[in-house]
Amino acid sequence: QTGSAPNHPSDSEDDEYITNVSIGTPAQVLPLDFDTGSSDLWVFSSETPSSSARGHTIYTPSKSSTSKKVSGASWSITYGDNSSSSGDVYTDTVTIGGFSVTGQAVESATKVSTQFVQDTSNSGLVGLALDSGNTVKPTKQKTWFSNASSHLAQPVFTADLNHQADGSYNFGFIDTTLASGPITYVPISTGNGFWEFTSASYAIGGGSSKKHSTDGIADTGTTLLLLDDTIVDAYYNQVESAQYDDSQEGYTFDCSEDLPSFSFAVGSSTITVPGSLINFAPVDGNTCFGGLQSDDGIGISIFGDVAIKAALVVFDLGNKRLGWAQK
Ligand SMILES: CCCC[C@H](NC(=O)[C@H](Cc1ccccc1)NC(=O)N1CCOCC1)C(=O)N[C@@H](CC1CCCCC1)C(O)(O)C(F)(F)C(=O)NC
Repeated sequence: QTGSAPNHPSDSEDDEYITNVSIGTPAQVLPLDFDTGSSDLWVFSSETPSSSARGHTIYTPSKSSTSKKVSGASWSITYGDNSSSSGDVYTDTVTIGGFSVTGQAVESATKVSTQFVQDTSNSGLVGLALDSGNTVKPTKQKTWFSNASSHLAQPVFTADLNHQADGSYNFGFIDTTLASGPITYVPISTGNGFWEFTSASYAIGGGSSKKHSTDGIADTGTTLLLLDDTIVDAYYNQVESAQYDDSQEGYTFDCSEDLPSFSFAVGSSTITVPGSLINFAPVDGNTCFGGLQSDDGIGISIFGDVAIKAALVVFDLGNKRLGWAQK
């Protein structure tokens, strides 16, 4: 068995990627942000204050004949960008790309932070990191993929994200036609509950590869590529008009400048992010904001959407490994 669901950018900047998910009986369809950086499936619901839920599609468990309340369960999560949400827990049937999981924990939001209220492009998240990161108490719940994996043809899923175009999340199979190059696999370390791997070197434009060990996560829920300052400074040193903009909290440059590509090692291969993907978004006039920024203060590097857009990424739970193929 397999599943295949399209995704699309939420806005003109590719800030996040949205996929429709069916929950309950009859199906209630919600636009959700698939996030390989967290492990909770949570939704705006009939329990979310209506002032907060305005503009969002909601899940109403009482309208679903297959919903069950998980008595005494609650959840609460704070994300890297300081957004947060919390609430109580139901189980229900959740279908993604034609593949149904029964008894899936659907975390209903009774509280959401301002960022979520304002971001009407999603009605919640599908966490696709490891089960250990789930926040439900007193009994941790499994992710949709974890529940699905034993029934899928293969315990894998792939992320295909594209700049200003549709992509896909495929479950249980790898469509190698989505890639232009071979898939290189690297082992993940599971201790932090992320799809965490180590990249041994990087290169800027056509330059020589520099040895630099990066411990990072493959994270569809983070917009940018966030790496160590030394790498980021070296990159923007090659961009004539670049400067660090305190107000924007990142490097900006003249939008008309041709940006060098950025390559990172995956095992014995490399993935190259074209400069066009690093010219992330205009901030004002003809000043643009970079898609490569510092991971300062996070404690880990994040290969977010800017990096994932350059590749087909294979999340292989069965073999505890990540695969990257150039697109
Ligand atoms: C500090 C480094 C991480 C920042 C990262 N957030 C982001 O990358 C948000 C995502 C977003 C897009 C549109 C509207 C609202 C939010 N984007 C963002 O901060 N920017 C600012 C820079 O310009 C680009 C957009 C994050 O918290 N990612 C979460 C998941 C997001 C949480 C907020 C809603 C969208 C999903 C994550 O799960 O991937 C995580 F791994 F970072 C995490 O916190 N795990 C626990």
